[in-house]
Amino acid sequence: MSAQKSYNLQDSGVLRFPEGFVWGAATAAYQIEGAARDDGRGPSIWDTFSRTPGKVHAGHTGDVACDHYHRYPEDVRIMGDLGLHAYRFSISWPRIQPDGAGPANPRGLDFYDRLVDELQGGGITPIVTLYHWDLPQTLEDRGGWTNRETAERFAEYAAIMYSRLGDRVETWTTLNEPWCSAFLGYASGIHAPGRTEPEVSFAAAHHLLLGHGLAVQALRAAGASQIGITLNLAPVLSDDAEAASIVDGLQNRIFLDPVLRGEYPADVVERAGRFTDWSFVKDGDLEIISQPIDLLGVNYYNPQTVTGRAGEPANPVYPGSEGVAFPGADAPKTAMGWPVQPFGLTDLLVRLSHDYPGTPLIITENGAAFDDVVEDGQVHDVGRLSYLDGHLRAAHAAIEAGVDLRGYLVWSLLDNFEWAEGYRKRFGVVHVDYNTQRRTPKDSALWYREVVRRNGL
Ligand SMILES: OC[C@H]1NNC[C@@H](O)[C@@H]1O
Repeated sequence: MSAQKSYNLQDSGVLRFPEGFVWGAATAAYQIEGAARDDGRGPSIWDTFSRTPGKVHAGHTGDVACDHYHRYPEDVRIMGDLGLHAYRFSISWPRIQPDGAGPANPRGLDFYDRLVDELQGGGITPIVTLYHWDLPQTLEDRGGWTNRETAERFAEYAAIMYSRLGDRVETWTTLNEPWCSAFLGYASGIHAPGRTEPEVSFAAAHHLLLGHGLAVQALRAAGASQIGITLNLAPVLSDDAEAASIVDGLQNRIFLDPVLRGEYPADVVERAGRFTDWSFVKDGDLEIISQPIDLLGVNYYNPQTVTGRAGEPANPVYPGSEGVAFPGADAPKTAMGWPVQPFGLTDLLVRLSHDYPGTPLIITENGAAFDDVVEDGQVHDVGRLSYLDGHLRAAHAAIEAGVDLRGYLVWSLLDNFEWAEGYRKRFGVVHVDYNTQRRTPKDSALWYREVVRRNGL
């Protein structure tokens, strides 16, 4: 990955996005739905993990969250008030198949039926994520993503969902951020299922990708036309090309290459060799994984800044990254401690269009956590508004550079359960008072409404 570039970001005047550019917002089931035991929903690994002492801030769980399961009509109305074109949401697999297999739970299906109909009634295009981390616990009890059979169960679940919603949902993404599922869930253990076994995390990554490929086959066979995957990608900034390449491989190329080129990068295979012999890769797997897709979802928050340092132990979230240090970036930070570096988005999008040409891109997540305060019924979230403005300018610079970028979905519509951080980190453009479930559009939402209306800044 190149060192820091400076793009000629226009710093004033109105920037128009292409005609038909899709403006929306994104959420995920476990983070907003609540109703964890309602209508036959089974336990997921996040129900288990959030109840494990010390894993989630203050023991927060997704039991209630934003109560979106019951309040979705109000939330769809808010989307309409903001003029959103599209809404990206995930389906809770354990709501559909409480044990991760077998016949679908009709009341679980009914909820997503109602939600899709509500969206359609509001003129809002649904964009479905089939898996956003809430694996049915029963499947984890059998090894979870380290078990190849989970990939097959995932494809069966995908087919169930298409058969119910395929007449109204055109855009399907299989996985959200398989890097997090594999390396936060099975290597570092900071996410569910909380396993600290780097030696099995590469198998988990492979089976997630196999599940993606099998699901693409199932969706395509059923008639789906717009299928993709969402990856959390980060440009790597470094004064050391070797260190940059190591992290770029472990974060980006380990997923981009199998999905878009049908092969694992040789340097990643070699570096992971200290953990695994890769025997979990069976003949034909990579052909399945690299099934053609119609769009690539890109989740971008910030670059990774690294440097080479002899003797540095591997970062737990990057097994195989021995000799690489993560000094942090000299830049303003969000409430997550993540650097605000919009140029990284331009850099990433331009790189993707050069290195992986031919697949349209959509920003499926971009946003920031800041500590918000409600004052007289308003939230003056200047930091978030500035973050979004900078990143939209960066996205526009990428389009100007020739990138085929189809849309932007802000993370997130609502404040919600931010995984190990619980509810203390707020990413929403709409504030949620968790005591009253009152929604309050923040200044950033009102600004975003104007961006959508003008199709530009
Ligand atoms: O950390 C912010 C977001 N990142 N991508 C996945 C989402 O579930 C997170 O809330």
